[in-house]
Amino acid sequence: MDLEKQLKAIEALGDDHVGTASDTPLRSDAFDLSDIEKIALIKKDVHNIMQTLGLDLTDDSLKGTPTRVAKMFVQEIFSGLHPDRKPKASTFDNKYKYNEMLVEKNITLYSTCEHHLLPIVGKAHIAYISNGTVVGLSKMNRIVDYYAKRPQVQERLTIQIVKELQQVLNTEDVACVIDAKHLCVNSRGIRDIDSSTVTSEFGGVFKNPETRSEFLDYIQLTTEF
Ligand SMILES: Nc1nc2c(ncn2[C@@H]2O[C@H](COP(=O)(O)OP(=O)(O)OP(=O)(O)O)[C@@H](O)[C@H]2O)c(=O)[nH]1
Ligand SMILES: [Zn+2]
Repeated sequence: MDLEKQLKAIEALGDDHVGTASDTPLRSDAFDLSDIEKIALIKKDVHNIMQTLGLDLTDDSLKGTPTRVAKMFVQEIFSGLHPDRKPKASTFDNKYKYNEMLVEKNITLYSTCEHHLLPIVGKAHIAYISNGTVVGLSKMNRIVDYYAKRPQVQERLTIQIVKELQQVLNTEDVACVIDAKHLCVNSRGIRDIDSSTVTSEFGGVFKNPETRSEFLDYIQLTTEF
């Protein structure tokens, strides 16, 4: 990728650029390789890991694994590293004059812990109060999914979601709570299957205790259809 394209890609990240505290630490040459080139390199690396573990890579069941893992990293679970994949969040005028809080709750979240590369599985809950603009509901789920598809820590993921929606909706009044299980805690190490991690970020009026508790009350509602 030439320098101009690279700068544009970094610019497209908005606040989300290389080096800010809340952002995923990316090298400045992060977008130099194409997906195909990345898959070819990762395939060799996975092959080496399996080889080192003593696995027989000529076995029918194992021989495709390096390619499968490489494709899964680049095209699926880490695909949100590329700014080109950031969802376009269509916004509309708030012509309904809906001025209360909107909550999108129980958004399914699959991410990957950046310390162990093990799954993080949970739910994200988002709220905002319109400042004249509304966003398509599904775009909130898509924004969660985009930032989740990176090696992550839950704190950063929570902040990234809020910052993105604040930018899209042109308001500080956005909040996010995430409740998730980290398989690095549940299935290895301390092996505590029952614990989960809750993180939150409250922007604008959500810093106000009443607004915050209204949001927290909504996300505790049980939805059964
Ligand atoms: N703050 C934070 N920590 C996380 C997250 N995901 C995993 N971790 C923790 O990252 C820490 C990494 O600690 P290390 O001591 O380097 O790793 P480790 O030796 O494998 O630690 P154990 O899991 O305790 O066996 C662990 O305590 C993980 O539980 C996250 O989203 N946020
Ligand atoms: Zn971990």
